[in-house]
Amino acid sequence: MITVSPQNIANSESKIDLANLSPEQKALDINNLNLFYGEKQALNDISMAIPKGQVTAFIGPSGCGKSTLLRCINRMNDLVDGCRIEGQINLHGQNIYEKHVDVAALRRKVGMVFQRPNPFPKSIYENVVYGLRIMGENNRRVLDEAVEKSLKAAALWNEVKDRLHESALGLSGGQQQRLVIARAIAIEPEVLLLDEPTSALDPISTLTIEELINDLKKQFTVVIVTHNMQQAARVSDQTAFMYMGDLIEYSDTNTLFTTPAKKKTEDYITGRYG
Ligand SMILES: Nc1ncnc2c1ncn2[C@@H]1O[C@H](COP(=O)(O)OP(=O)(O)OP(=O)(O)O)[C@@H](O)[C@H]1O
Repeated sequence: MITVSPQNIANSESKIDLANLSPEQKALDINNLNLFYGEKQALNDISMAIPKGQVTAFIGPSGCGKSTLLRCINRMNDLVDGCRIEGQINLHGQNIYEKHVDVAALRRKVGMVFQRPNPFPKSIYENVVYGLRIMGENNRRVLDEAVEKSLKAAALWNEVKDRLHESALGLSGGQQQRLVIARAIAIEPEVLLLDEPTSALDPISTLTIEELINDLKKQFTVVIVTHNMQQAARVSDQTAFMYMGDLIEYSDTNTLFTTPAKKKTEDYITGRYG
């Protein structure tokens, strides 16, 4: 069985009822979501509510649909040819798949960080303010403040404050991933999607990012895809286990890893497959 961190055991004492969240508690409400890549169905009738200000992890074997589901939350799958989506995802009560939704505005509310750090070939400073500049912000004082605040929130400020105008490409992989997180949070999204954010990092950088995730949920709703069950147990408040496009089980992290309700979940977390 997976060891669940004391932090999450503490969280489980004030367990929230995932099946009966109030509208105020919900950041995202996914209803009967089906996704097809051409003829192939990759998500089967997924329904789940994701609570505000918490960390929710998606786990499951390779190809089960974790990243696909994550990418639905900021409509990244719209960019995939032949991809068709049915159902609804409500972000704070509004269906993001309605026709009139401005997808660029949606992606400002729902930021995303990918597996491999992808800083732009610009200075550390310009990476952080990139989104703000696109939104038309050019006031130096506002940008300076945003850089300091975002880099502090991403636990990178102390390491880079004396070289803000040097290239971001000179940072280590772990620093680059924190920079990308700073870039994502500089525009103050409501939700932060992390798609295997530590899979390209060494163990020390991984730990730093995991600690950071714990801090980020004070300001944002965090949804993370991870291959690493120990990581899900360490960082998340609730965990969704997926298998072949189905959501098999979704509960608070402590329950899922210690007393799973479904045999498939138990087989997966005890390493019988995956
Ligand atoms: N762009 C795409 N076009 C066609 N099929 C796709 C596409 N992206 C994913 N798929 C398929 O959809 C299914 C789910 O893939 P997805 O990447 O969401 O799984 P995953 O659980 O995130 O896997 P992994 O852990 O290996 O990243 C897989 O069968 C995959 O081959």
